[in-house]
Amino acid sequence: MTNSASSARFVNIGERTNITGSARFKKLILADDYDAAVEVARDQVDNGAQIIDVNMDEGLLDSEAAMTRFLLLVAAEPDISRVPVMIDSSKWSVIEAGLKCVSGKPIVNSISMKEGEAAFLDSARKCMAYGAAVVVMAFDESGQADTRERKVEICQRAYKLLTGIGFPPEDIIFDPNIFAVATGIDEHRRYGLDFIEACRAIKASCPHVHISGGLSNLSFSFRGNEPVRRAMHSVFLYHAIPAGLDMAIVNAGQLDIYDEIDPELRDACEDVVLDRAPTNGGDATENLIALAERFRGTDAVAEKAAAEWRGWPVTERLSHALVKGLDAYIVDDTEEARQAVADNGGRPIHVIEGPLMDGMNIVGDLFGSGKMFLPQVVKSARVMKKAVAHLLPYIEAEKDETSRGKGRVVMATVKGDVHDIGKNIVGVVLQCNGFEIVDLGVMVHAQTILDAAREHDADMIGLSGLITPSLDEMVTVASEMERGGFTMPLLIGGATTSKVHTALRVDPAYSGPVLHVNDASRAVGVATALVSDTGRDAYLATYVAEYEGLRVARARKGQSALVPIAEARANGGPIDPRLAPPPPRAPGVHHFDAWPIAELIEHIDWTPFFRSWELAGNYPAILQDPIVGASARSLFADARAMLTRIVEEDWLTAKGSVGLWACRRDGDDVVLDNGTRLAFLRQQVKKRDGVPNRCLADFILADRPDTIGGFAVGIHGAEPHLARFKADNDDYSDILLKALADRLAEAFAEVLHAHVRTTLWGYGSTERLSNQALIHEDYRGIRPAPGYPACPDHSLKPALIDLLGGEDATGITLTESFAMLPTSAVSGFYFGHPQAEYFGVARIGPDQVADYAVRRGVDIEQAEKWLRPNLD
Ligand SMILES: C[S@@+](CC[C@H](N)C(=O)[O-])C[C@H]1O[C@@H](n2cnc3c(N)ncnc32)[C@H](O)[C@@H]1O
Repeated sequence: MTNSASSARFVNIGERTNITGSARFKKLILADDYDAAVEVARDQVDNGAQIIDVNMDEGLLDSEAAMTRFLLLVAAEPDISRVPVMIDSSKWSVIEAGLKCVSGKPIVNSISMKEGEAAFLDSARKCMAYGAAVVVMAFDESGQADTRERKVEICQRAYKLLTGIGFPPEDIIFDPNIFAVATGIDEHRRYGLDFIEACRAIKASCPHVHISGGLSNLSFSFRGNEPVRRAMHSVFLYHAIPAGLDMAIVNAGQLDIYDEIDPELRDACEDVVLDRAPTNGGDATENLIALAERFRGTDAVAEKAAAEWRGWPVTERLSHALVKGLDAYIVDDTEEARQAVADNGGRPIHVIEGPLMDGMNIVGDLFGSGKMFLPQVVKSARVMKKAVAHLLPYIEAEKDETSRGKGRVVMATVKGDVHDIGKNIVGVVLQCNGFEIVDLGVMVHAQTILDAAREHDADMIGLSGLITPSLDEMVTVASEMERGGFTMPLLIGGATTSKVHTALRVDPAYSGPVLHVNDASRAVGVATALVSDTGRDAYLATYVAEYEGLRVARARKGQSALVPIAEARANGGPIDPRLAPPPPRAPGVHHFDAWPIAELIEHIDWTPFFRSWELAGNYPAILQDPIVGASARSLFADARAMLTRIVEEDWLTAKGSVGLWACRRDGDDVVLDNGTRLAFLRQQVKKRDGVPNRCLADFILADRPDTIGGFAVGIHGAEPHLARFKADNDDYSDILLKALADRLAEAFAEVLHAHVRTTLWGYGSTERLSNQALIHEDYRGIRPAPGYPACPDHSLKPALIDLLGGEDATGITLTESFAMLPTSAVSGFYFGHPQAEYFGVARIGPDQVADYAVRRGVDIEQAEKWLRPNLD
């Protein structure tokens, strides 16, 4: 098991004869099959158990009688009774029944000070009368000991009490509680280390005692993953035994030799058990969770199953590879299928139309019925693409017509927008379901989209966009389709799009069908209905009715009342000037050319990552979710593996700029000492009494100098890797890298904001926040981003980038719609006043638009274009 010298004296306590821990033993006892139950005890001793723990605590059982009967049977078997018995029960009557049947030296498991000193000493005296050794749990009147200090303190107190009544110290076995580590909960991180350190301190201060523990608790978070559990147990023992652990309840047959554990897994287990920072960065728990998936299948059974499918007929192998997303053999198998088809007079296209499509249909059905999730579907699509790529030269050599599949969809992210994760996911899912996708990429002009739709004789167009200016651009595409006499359906999707916007703005611009489809899981159903000869009309009729209903409801509902801008300003919420932040320690602009990516990884907020793959749930709980957990774990493992490569192979660079400037408030503007005027918008919806009409400028002082900050961060360098993935038909890695780069940009914004608060500005120099608190933004100050509800106008970005030194200095360029490049970028303003908070500007009136146009020095049409989402 372990290679340390002291392990020679280590005692394994067999755990399989415990009715509360072993389903098999319980079944045998409840079925009155004591002969088989005795064999369980024999197996354990044969497997190396040096003590056997026997527990009969079961509500349906006469536990005293069961304990007596079992121990008497065991006592009659010399090769079992040569090892001591640990009588395990929470009831003294059961323990006493057991004590009466044991011939050698018994061990009682357990007594504690849970019910006070008197009860504890009473049990101890009874044990002493039987000559029994006792396991003493580190448990007192206020509960189980979890920290090192509590473990040591309780054991020392128990030691004093026991030796005080003459209890032989060598018969005391302390159990200082092994608890689960790697649970994702911060308070559990030190559980392994605290146990080990407590062993050392207890041994030093309580002469002659022994120490024991229940090992399986340690790895509870990895239940179902035996290879990882075994490795964690071995690693734990490797460190705990030299510290003083003498024995542990453990399945002796299930421990690995420390030196034979895969070094990567061993290091990851060690980081978790010893609460160490991993050498490659990241978080110990997350590393192990990520790695765990790779080792999950390394059991003999899994290996056998993995090898078995290679012996199946080729069509079944193709189907299996598609459903499981396995691409290792896909080219070989596709070639074998091609040759088999050719031998039977068939053509290469038949491999696609036959076994490959059959496999993808299974994937489609599993996805449609909620048994498979997006990340797996995208992996399956990767396998399909590789198979098709292998066949394509043969198909072209035959000058065969490539199938247009179920239908042909032209897809694009609209002009001015650079975001395409959602579009790519939808494209992949549609492809999996037999659609042919013509993907025009990002920043595509309306005319290019229309031309491509004509050229490819498309069945429908799909538009995507993330930022609010894209909403207008979609209306432009719809109007152009109308002008061009198009009739094909137009699909609308993307984070800021909505059914209401589609019904109110896009649909009226185009007389053909317009449908809002916001998630990939719905896209297949919609596209399939649209190409169906029989179902299409009825399907579209429901949309027409629904959108008409939305328009009528909106017209009837009216809009919330607005107050004149002057009145809104008079109702601005005053801030307490005494709480204004001090001037910055390091005013001016600061550039960070390469913030360490490894540090950013530690601060990733993972929940939005899973959401981008349409996996619902919060991290880390999502990893254990009964429905999406397996999918989330596998995705997470792939993400962690890619992050390791990103760091080790230096794929990405995190570049960021910060500025801190002296300023004053002038009405709803913030005027910087260098003359730059930042115009903010004010809420105009009528508020209840006592509720202010907010504007970001309110958080800056008007009558004395104050400070405003700005920042822009970007993750650079993804392009060559994305190009490589595309060339390799690997959409999965393409989407994964984009999603990770987005996460790193958000993490960078968070880390840089902390650096500003604690150091550059310094108003939060004493701040000490956990990662979780950072992610919850539990700190003083805010960083509103242009395009977000408190400052919805994206057109503030050029001024912000200029203030930070321009495009060259920041590395960030803007499109005509003010989307940032690189795509994974975040920018915003810093406000340091403790009363500063996020809010939404919502709808504003024409009086504010006119006023804003003057403040920005543009005409009203321009201002209306910028502020469009806040005008309806
Ligand atoms: C989009 S989330 C990003 C953080 C999240 N932890 C992540 O990794 O995705 C939060 C950020 O959005 C911006 N934000 C949120 N609500 C806002 C509002 N009402 N007005 C302006 N900006 C807002 C702020 O920049 C805030 O820091």
